[in-house]
Amino acid sequence: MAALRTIGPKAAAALDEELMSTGAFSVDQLMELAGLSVAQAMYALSPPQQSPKILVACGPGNNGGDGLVAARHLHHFGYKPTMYFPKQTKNELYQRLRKQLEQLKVPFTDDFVSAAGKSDWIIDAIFGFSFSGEVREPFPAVIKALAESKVPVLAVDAPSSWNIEEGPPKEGPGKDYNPDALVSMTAPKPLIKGFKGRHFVGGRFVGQEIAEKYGFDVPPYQGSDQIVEYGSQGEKL
Ligand SMILES: NC(=O)C1=CN([C@@H]2O[C@H](COP(=O)(O)OP(=O)(O)OC[C@H]3O[C@@H](n4cnc5c(N)ncnc54)[C@H](OP(=O)(O)O)[C@@H]3O)[C@@H](O)[C@H]2O)[C@@H](O)CC1
Ligand SMILES: [K+]
Repeated sequence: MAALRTIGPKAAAALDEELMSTGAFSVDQLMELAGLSVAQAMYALSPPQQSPKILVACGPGNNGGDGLVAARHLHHFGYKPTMYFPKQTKNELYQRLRKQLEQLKVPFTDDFVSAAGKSDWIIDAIFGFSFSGEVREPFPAVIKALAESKVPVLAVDAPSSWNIEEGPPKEGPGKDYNPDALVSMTAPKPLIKGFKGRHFVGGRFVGQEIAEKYGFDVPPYQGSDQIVEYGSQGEKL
């Protein structure tokens, strides 16, 4: 079977818009399913008995929102997540997601580097398909720490700081950043051509008709699974 088709950043943003307009989804619904699939990918990589301490790094956009949702599910799965969420907006959805975590006594930290050293896994939910340009403050130091991390990293939708079309940057803090695992939302982005780790696809909310319209494939999800594992390039395992 041929490798999964990819979806570029413009088409991914258009799909998002369509799902939330004519598709009649709310952003909360999509983010809930996206975050649940991130938590399932984490579980497939390493269950809480093996790696209880997960540091979840969240950016200011919907990629960060997926991380906030994933952390709540991880808590319920038996993990002990810690949050790094340095750039918070007044957006009401993010405030609710944060409050839900606080009610579960999930801690928030300002010190990414020291929290990373105490973790078993890190989830990179900093930037997704809307990332562009050079990494701005306060994230360069975080991306550099991810690049140098000895703790394994699961990236959500994109390794943060990678060019969505081209893949790993040739310079800057993410130059040597190669996460151990990636969970692509809905469909892989073209950047997977530079990716070598374990690769999952999640975000189980698109039907065949929409997938055809945007030129990607609906993965063969099994039963109630929210993820399917592929080879690093989207090839069938
Ligand atoms: N249909 C799907 O598949 C669904 C996908 N979903 C998820 O949404 C993700 C896309 O989310 P998105 O569009 O909100 O943007 P995202 O990638 O989080 O980043 C944007 C933020 O980053 C920032 N920023 C950008 N460049 C920067 C730089 N150089 N340096 C520093 N900062 C920079 C910029 O912030 P600003 O600096 O403008 O304040 C902006 O706010 C997608 O990847 C998937 O994970 C699900 O939740 C729902 C269904
Ligand atoms: K990411």
